[in-house]
Amino acid sequence: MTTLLNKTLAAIKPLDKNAMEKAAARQDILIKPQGALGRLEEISIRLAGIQRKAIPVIKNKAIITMAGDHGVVAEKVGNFPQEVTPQMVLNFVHGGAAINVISRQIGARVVVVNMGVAGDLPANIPVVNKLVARGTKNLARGPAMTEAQAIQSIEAGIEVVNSEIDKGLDIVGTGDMGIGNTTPSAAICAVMTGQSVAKVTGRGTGVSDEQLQHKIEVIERAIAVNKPDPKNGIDVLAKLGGFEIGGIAGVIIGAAARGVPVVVDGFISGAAALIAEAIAPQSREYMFLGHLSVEPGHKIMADKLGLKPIVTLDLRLGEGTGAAIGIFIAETSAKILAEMATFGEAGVSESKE
Ligand SMILES: Cc1cc2ncn([C@H]3O[C@H](COP(=O)(O)O)[C@@H](O)[C@H]3O)c2cc1C
Ligand SMILES: O=C(O)c1cccnc1
Repeated sequence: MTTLLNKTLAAIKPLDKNAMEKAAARQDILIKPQGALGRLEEISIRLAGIQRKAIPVIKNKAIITMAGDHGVVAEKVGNFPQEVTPQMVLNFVHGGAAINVISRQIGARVVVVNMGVAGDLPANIPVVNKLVARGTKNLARGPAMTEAQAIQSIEAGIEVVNSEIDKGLDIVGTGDMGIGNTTPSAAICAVMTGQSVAKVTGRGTGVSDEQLQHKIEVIERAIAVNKPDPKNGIDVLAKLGGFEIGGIAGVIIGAAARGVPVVVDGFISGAAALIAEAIAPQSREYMFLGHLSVEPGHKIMADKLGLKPIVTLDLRLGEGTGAAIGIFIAETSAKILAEMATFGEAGVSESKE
């Protein structure tokens, strides 16, 4: 049986080494001391390998922000009510959220996806409907979703990114919205990195010391009840995940299969990236980490993925905000490679060594 997921996994290729060598060689003849643009050089070279072009092009940009609700809010793991999820979806549509502002600044479109919002959304709003169910089940008491729903959510993400790539897309950023979703993200992080729950769990939208202790206990219980297999991304997603987390994993896998660079956002997107990497190890080469979140588990995720965050701005918002800023830097790196003059062109004397 060739499912969309299997077909997509089979399409992920290693990066184009030849394009990367050409990009690296060009970086070395641009009018600057070799290596002087540091990680901008590194980013441009990997973009070349991903896009399979010696000089990568970043023009069409999108942030895909996936929304879903979480049954685990019944355990009181945060202080905001669940209605904030659909309320924020409306804000994304009206352009007033942080992700809208940053996306306008970098010239990216925002694609909002309903993966699993519990409440009602008005009909006829520009939201892509991929509803798997109206919120996950409470992971502290059993699996958050079925295995079939986990696969459905990943395949929905693949479909969304494919349709955006068909419209024209040179780079994509991931984003999330879902009250309670730092809880499943910390659970996924602990299981997949082997670190303790206490070490990877943070305050999300803001909880007291006492509430943080309770959140840790809820996550420990969720892992004990579900016993997910850390090597099996679909099992971890089904037992501990969220529909938006599965959707983001699908966006990452789908982008990798089509040779499109994907900038991963904060803690929730990081959990999705761990799942994507477990299912599709080669997808890692297509990922950039937009920023380093304040959530303590994010650095542990970054280390496990072997990714260095592009910026550190102490963000703890999600929505795709850190991914959008990462895209700005990635685009800058590609423009430098394309537009800077070489020593030969500019008539600047080269180093004598
Ligand atoms: C107004 C508002 C806007 C947001 N935008 C993103 N998040 C972020 O906070 C939530 C995760 O934190 P926790 O696990 O503590 O609920 C997610 O919805 C995430 O995207 C928001 C949260 C709020 C309240
Ligand atoms: O890092 C994130 O993405 C994050 C952190 C706190 C709350 N929401 C999102």
